This record gives sequence, C-alpha cells and structure tokens, in this order.
Amino acid sequence: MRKPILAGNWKMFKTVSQALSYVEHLDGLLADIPNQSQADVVICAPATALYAVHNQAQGTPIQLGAQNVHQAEEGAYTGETSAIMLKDAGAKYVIIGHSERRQYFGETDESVNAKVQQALKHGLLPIVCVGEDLDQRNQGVTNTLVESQVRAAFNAVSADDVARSVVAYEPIWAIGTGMTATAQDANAVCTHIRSVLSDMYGQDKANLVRIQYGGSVKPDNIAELMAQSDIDGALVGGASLDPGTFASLVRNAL
Ligand SMILES: O=C[C@H](O)COP(=O)(O)O
Repeated sequence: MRKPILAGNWKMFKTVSQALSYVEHLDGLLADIPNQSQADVVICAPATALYAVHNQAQGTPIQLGAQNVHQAEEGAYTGETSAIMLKDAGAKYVIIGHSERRQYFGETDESVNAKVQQALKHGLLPIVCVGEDLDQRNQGVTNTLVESQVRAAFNAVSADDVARSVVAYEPIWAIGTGMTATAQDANAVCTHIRSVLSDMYGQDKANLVRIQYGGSVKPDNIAELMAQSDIDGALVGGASLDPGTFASLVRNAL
C-alpha cells in the first residue's frame, strides 16, 4: 500500500512572512483532520522561504520540498541552488522537470536526469514531472512521450532510488487552466507510467513508486482522482496557495 502524497507547489508566490503565516494556519487546519497522518503533506516553497518554513514546520505534519535544483555539486553557477544547499535548508523533496522549467528555462530530459541523480545522491526525494501538451494529446502520442520522459529521467538510477522517488503526471494543458483530465484518463497514463517502471525495474519496485496527478486539482475533484488504482496523490498549484483550500483538499483526498 503506497502512502498518499499531497504536495502543494507554490511556484513563484509568497514572501517569507506570508509563508510563515500559511504554515501556522495549515498546521491548525490539519489538526482537525483525524486521519491526516495517513498522507504525506508537502509544501514546495520558493527557495527564499525554505529555511524559514522548515523552522516553522518543525513538530507539525507539514513536510518541505523545493521547486528546482541544479545538477552540479557546487560551482560558478550564478543564481542556482545545489542539492546540498536545499538539504541544508531543510528540504526533503524537490520538484524536478516541471513543465514550466522545461518550457521557460530550457530544461531537457538530460538535465532532468542529471538533477534526479544529484538530488538522490544528497538524500532529496525527487518529484519528477512528466506530461504532454495539448497538440501531443490530440496527436495520440501521450503514452509514447511520457514513456520517453520517464525512461530518460531515471536513466542510470538504481532500483532502490527509483522506489523512493515520486513521479508527477501533469498534462500541460491542464495546468492552471481549470481543465482537468478525467480521473479515468489520468489514471490510464499513470498506469502506463507504472508499467514503464515495471519494465525498467520489475513489478515490485514499480509498485513502490508513488505517482501523482497534477493539473487543476481542487478540493472537489481530488477524491475521484485518489480513488483510481495508480494515482497516489496530487501535485497542486493554484489550490495550494490558500491554506483553507489546501486543507480541504487533504481532507477530501483521505
Ligand atoms: O505543480 C503544479 C501544477 O503545475 C498544477 O498547477 P495547478 O494546480 O495550478 O493547475
């Protein structure tokens, strides 16, 4: 049985003071959800707020993730953040290869793979994002594309490391648009992702990997998504920005 993982991706929102007040508020709301400990609740904060959120979240069920990592150990990479730094700031997870990073910052399957390896090397758990755009979906190449993204992301990664990783299936056309894949369509792609992982690492390891769906997930559609066989959680953008909405989403997910 895979533990559900509900991760909020704040993207480029929230100052440190806004982040701290959010965490305090969310902690109080989670306390009212009796079975909340059955899920991992993660906030992927901007780099500037990581350390402060880490401190604020001590002793709460809220776990911390980052939104990006550089693939190098350290060096002259102005503006970048290493896995060592993220770990030091308190991050447990890191989102890698989000479609916004691929689209606006030139990330490729190769850089995603390097980042996955670097994150795992330093004990960060990657949340690896894959997904098709609307043209690709209309052309019927979703499974082919997602398969190549998954194979590339985990190239040369050990089976044990893959089992600790999270994959987020995020159809690009559903991100921030209010358009959600149907739960059945989303699950079909997540099942395909698991079959690819099974082909790469064997069924037992593939069954340990948690696969999230992302793309306009809200409190009112999370339950149906979570009821699917291969969806183990959600990567949530807009609906994670308000603690009340995110807490409702966690409640409805369970
Ligand atoms: O990382 C989160 C995704 O990009 C989904 O964003 P959204 O929930 O605002 O559609």
